[in-house]
This record gives sequence, C-alpha cells and structure tokens, in this order.
Amino acid sequence: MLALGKLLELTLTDHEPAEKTQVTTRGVRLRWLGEGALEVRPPEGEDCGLDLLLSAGIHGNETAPIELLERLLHGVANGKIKPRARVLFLFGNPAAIRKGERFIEQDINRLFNGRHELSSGFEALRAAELEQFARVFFSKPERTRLHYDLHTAIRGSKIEQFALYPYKEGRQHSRRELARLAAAGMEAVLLQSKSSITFSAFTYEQLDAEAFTLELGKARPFGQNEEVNLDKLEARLIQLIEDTEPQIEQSLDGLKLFSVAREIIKHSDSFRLHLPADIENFSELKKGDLLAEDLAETRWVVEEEGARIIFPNPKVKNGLRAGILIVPDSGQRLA
Ligand SMILES: O=C(O)CCC(=O)N[C@@H](CCC(=O)O)C(=O)O
Ligand SMILES: [Zn+2]
Repeated sequence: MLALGKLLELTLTDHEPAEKTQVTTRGVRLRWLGEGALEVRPPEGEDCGLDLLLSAGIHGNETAPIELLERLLHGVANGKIKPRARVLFLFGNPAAIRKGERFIEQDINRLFNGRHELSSGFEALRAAELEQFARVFFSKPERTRLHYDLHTAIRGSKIEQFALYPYKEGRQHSRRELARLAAAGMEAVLLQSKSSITFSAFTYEQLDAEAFTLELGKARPFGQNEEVNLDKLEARLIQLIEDTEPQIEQSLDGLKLFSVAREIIKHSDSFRLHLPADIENFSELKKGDLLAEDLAETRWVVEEEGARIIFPNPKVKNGLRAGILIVPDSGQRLA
C-alpha cells in the first residue's frame, strides 16, 4: 500500500512523510497537507464534482470514527475504493489522539468560528489550521460541498447513532440530506437553532457546505469498538466517494427529529447538575424537574413537553455548554 495511505500511523508516530504526493496505479492522487491531513483527488476526467470532507479525532479518545477513516483511506490507497469525489481526510487533534484523551488543554470543538482567535495554546492553533485546510478544500466554485465530522459520545445513549445539523440564519435544513443520513444509519437528527463554535458549524456557516456532526456510539479506546456498528455509514461513504450512491428516498420515515429547546451553560464552579451520573443521552425529563443550578440562584427547570437531555457534562469549563435540552420536531421547516 502507498505510504500516504497510512495517515493514522504517520499521525500516531508524529512522522512527516518524505514524499508528500503519491499516485495510485489507478491514477488517484494522495497529497499530505500537514499533520493528520490528506487530500485525495480522483483521476483526471473522472471527478464527479463532489468535495467531501471527512474528519474524526477532533476529540482524541473517540477512536471508532478514526478507525473508520483509516479503513476508507486504506481502501483508496490499495485501489479497492475508486474515488470519483475529491476527499479531504482530517484527524482533528493528533496530540490528543496520541494520548487517547478528549483534549489536552482545551476542547478543540469549542474553538471554531472565531473562538480560536480569542484563545491561545496549540489547540487554538490547530483549530485555526483545521479551518484553513477546510477553507482551501472548499474553495473551488460550483462543486457540491459536504462535511461529516465523526464523533462518539462520552456516555451511553437511548439513540445510538444520530446527527447534529448546524444552523445559519436564512438557510433551511435540507430534507434530502436528512434522507441521506437515514440511509447511512442515523436514527435521529438534532436541528440546531443558533450559530455554534464547532467544526461542522464552521464549514456550514462560513464555507457553505452541508455539514453535520455525527455521533456514532460510545467512545472507547482503539481496538475496542466491536459494539459500534458503522457498516451502513461506511457503505454510504464509499458510495459517495465512488459516486455510486443510489437515488436518495425523500421519505424520512423512521428518522426521529429533534430541535434544541435550550442549551444549559455552566457559568461558574457552583454549577450543579441534578441528573444521575450514568444518565443516557436522549433520556426523557419530567416537566417541573430541577435540572441544574448555578450562581446567583440561577435554576434550570424543565418546562418543555417531551424534553430530553443530551451531552450532560458538569465538568466542562465555565462558559461552555453543560448539556442540551431537546424536544421533538415536526420537520415542518425543512427545505
Ligand atoms: O458525549 C458528549 O458529551 C459529547 C460528545 C461530543 O463530542 N459531541 C460533540 C457535538 C458537537 C456538536 O454540537 O455539533 C461535541 O460536544 O463537541
Ligand atoms: Zn466528540
């Protein structure tokens, strides 16, 4: 296999390849752009017009998606996958991946859309670099831009695989993209209702890509991901890369839609979350329940019918999201 196909190995060992560009026997060009970043270009004349950004390891301990990208890259490098799309593979936080930790100093996925400029340290620099990789990749006009940022969650979930769809004022969420996600095995989609500071929010809001964070199961170390079944997603990604995707059904049957009711922001060290430590994502909450408390008698009480919680985490830094309160969505505002 071509050396550049081993991007994960290069990243884990912190090696810069001697040869930055390699071409497969089928004429597919692999170009190493920097640490954890590799561009794949189809042979001249076979390009289908799709620019597909696949990122994983934005959180270093979320290994199942990293292993998935590695399998795809190996397939491209050994000729089993025949790309007709341009693809950018990104491993988000190499230092954290090497340590098997979510982050080293700060969560990269809170440093996009301008936030890295207000911060310092290598994760802020890396967020700026990831933005630049994405900006250059998505700079070609009149092409279809699609970004999947692949994650796994800290805790178990009543709904194992789901997507978060970023928000931009004046832009509608696409029913067609949701149908594609359903075909890729996603059981639910959370429609965001305000701008955000995550990687997928950056590519959606600033680079005009269709972009999603995909949550694919529970985070576990490398080699221990048997319980995370990515078969459907992997098959769909290969179809996208090879331009062999079947006609997308418009029906969203079976796909659960949610929207954000409120984000719970931790303001101080006095923040207390009144949920069991082992509560699963998508657990239902009762109206009237006290969810959290913070300084100055701030109280978060459940007021919404059908409310559920995702990503509850009282350990985040002050000023960051400590959970999202979600409610069912009818899908009426989809384009
Ligand atoms: O399990 C958790 O609490 C967090 C899992 C995770 O990393 N989720 C992403 C979601 C990004 C988004 O809102 O689009 C994150 O928190 O960065
Ligand atoms: Zn993550």
